[in-house]
Amino acid sequence: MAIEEVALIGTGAVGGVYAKYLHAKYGNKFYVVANGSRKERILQNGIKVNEQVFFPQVISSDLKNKKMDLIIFAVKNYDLEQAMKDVKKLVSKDTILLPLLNGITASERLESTFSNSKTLLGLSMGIDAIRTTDGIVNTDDGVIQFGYEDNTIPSQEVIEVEQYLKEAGINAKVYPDMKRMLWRKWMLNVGVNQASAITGAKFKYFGQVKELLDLFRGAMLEVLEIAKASNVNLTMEDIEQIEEVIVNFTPDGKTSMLQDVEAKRRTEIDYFAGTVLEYGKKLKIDTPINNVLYLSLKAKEKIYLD
Ligand SMILES: NC(=O)C1=CN([C@@H]2O[C@H](COP(=O)(O)OP(=O)(O)OC[C@H]3O[C@@H](n4cnc5c(N)ncnc54)[C@H](OP(=O)(O)O)[C@@H]3O)[C@@H](O)[C@H]2O)C=CC1
Ligand SMILES: CC(C)(CO)C(=O)C(=O)O
Repeated sequence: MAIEEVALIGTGAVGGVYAKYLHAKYGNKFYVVANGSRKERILQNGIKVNEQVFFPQVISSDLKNKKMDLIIFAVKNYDLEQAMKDVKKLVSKDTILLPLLNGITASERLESTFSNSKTLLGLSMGIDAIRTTDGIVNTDDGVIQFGYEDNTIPSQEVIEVEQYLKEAGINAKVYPDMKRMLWRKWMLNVGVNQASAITGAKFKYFGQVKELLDLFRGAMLEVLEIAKASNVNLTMEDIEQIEEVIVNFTPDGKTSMLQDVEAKRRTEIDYFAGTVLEYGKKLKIDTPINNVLYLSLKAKEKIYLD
């Protein structure tokens, strides 16, 4: 089955960047899913990425008799339940579902809702997109890492998704052990997103402020213990590599969580420290740093959302 009709839900920082390439390459075979005022906004203003405005086709969730070959999810974790409802009519047993959400639970949640479809594990690594009031700005598109948990022998649909993304100019890579890569990115986010959100640090400060680096590392070390107890192959070397990536990241860039705190939006704390705490409790592993990050970021969020 060749991939032809594709939808993407969530055209914020990450989704907007990839929608730009997919719209440019696939035109009217590519759809953005949106309803109500979101739909009106996209139809009227388009999507702006690096000052370039484009107008993708927008499809509503009530459209009947239209099934997608591939659906890409780029909403925040707390919007995934609604996004799943919104794409329900576009999903058949042959539809491939590709989540790009941070955290380790999106694929499980998709799979339990669409148990007959083909749910992949996915993430976007290295992208430096920022959502401003005047559109999305980015200098690095990063790479979409994806596949099933085990891709030692990649399936036909994984090969097709890779071709589909690459033909649009999107960097995509399939890893043999994709569960490891998903947990690795989660460990990175638990460290850098939360440390940046609590301190207000742009990426450049991770290479300059020792206390910030200690906080970043401390939060990741707790994930490392949880990974070991869960038979996920992460090592100290991963932590060292992640630190090197972050200290060399776009200096004035900000994590998605820091962007959320600054814009007084809901954060993904429940899917970063929240998941760490859940696993820690289940596996009897102490997670004091994530506990403090959870309490302080949750309190901060509740206060500005009040
Ligand atoms: N920003 C980054 O640098 C990176 C983020 N990530 C991860 O990617 C995911 C997305 O993050 P990010 O792009 O930053 O998030 P944003 O908040 O920038 O974008 C999410 C978008 O989803 C839209 N949305 C929410 N619900 C629906 C729905 N039901 N139908 C249609 N659209 C919907 C929102 O619309 P509206 O604005 O109208 O609410 C918003 O435009 C997160 O899990 C994040 O952790 C991963 C790598 C890097
Ligand atoms: C890797 C990083 C930190 C930026 O791409 C990210 O995933 C985020 O900001 O959520």
